[in-house]
Amino acid sequence: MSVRVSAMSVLPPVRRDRVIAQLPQYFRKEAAFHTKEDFNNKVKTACQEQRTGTVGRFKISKVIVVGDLAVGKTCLINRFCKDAFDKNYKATIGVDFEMERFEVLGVPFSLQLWDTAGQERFKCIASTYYRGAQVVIIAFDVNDIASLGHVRQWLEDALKENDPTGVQLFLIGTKKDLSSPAQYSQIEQDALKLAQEIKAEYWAVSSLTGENVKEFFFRVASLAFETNVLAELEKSGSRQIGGVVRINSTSNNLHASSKKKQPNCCQ
Ligand SMILES: Nc1nc2c(ncn2[C@@H]2O[C@H](COP(=O)(O)OP(=O)(O)OP(=O)(O)O)[C@@H](O)[C@H]2O)c(=O)[nH]1
Ligand SMILES: [Mg+2]
Repeated sequence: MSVRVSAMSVLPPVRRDRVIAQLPQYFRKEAAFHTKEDFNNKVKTACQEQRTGTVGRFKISKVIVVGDLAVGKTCLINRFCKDAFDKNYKATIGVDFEMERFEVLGVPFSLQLWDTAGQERFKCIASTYYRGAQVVIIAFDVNDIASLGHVRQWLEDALKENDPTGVQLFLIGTKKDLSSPAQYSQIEQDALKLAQEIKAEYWAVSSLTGENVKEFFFRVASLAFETNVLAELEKSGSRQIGGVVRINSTSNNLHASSKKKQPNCCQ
């Protein structure tokens, strides 16, 4: 038995409140990654037939949370992971991370949530951890229009370290509890417009009350999972047709191309 298998077998089961059986819905239709009501059929079938490849065995998706100082990145992660809220501001120095395990459509799936520093003086340390992110969450404070104005800069910094086509982007407005409905709806107009321009899914939350926090992370986990399984199916589809290994024209090593591919958990 390999070390990896024995290590996996001692993991406790996924918490009951981290089980996702249905696709959580978007927050605003105008700025959603997609508006389908259910998981992709191919993904559902693959999960039923346990054909999800590396997803469910080794796959951990890296999520980075970026945005101006004190917009509430740490509080957002703490509300979700620890169901806690601290009203005192303690700047994040560099980075922190939390691991969250889910079960999506019966398949184990983990998110590694990286909480990064917004303060300028810690940014250079934090940005070295941006690499390899599958999901980028850019946070702004719905009571601070300047923090929304800085979103593009955060996006640019995050994408410098990542393949822009492989990243799922979320724009999240924080501290919703502090704004009146009228103030909120005004900033939401701007946020939705920006989200559409940068192709991000938009959400607004409060870590103080917990409003939409769980819904948001469930949506992140589900969309990341769906994308990973689809990528996995595409990979195995191009590798194998009806059980016959296809040797594609770009392959210059027959032996290597017909060998079973090793799973790569760090893609
Ligand atoms: N009312 C209210 N206050 C919040 C909320 N989220 C965060 N705060 C407060 O905002 C301040 C900053 O929160 P943090 O989560 O530490 O901010 P951060 O984005 O992690 O800041 P850096 O680590 O410096 O980048 C703290 O005093 C929090 O209590 C919220 O949803 N509602
Ligand atoms: Mg912080």
